[in-house]
Amino acid sequence: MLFLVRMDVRIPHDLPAVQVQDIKAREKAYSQALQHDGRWQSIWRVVGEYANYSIFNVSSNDELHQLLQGLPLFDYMDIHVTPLACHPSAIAS
Ligand SMILES: O=C(O)C[C@H]1C=CC(=O)O1
Repeated sequence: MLFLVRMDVRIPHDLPAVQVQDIKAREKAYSQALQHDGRWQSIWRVVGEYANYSIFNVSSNDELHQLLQGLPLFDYMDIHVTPLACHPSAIAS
């Protein structure tokens, strides 16, 4: 199952810098592990915003929810999920 996910990062300005650095480092490692195993298919920065669009390929809504909840930045992001279906005019999937 494919999902388009938008993540808007909103880190509070009063969070200590050392804590922010730690969360970002853990987020990068977590994201790259999921990219390596194929479940986080791609990630793109939204130009001019601290936000990304990502494509996830997972086997259920529950699996995606679990992955998203495990993001070290989860408490500091607004996340919007769009489930994707095949388009009848697509020449490739
Ligand atoms: O920077 C972001 O877009 C937030 C987050 C998502 C993956 C990652 O490494 O950081």
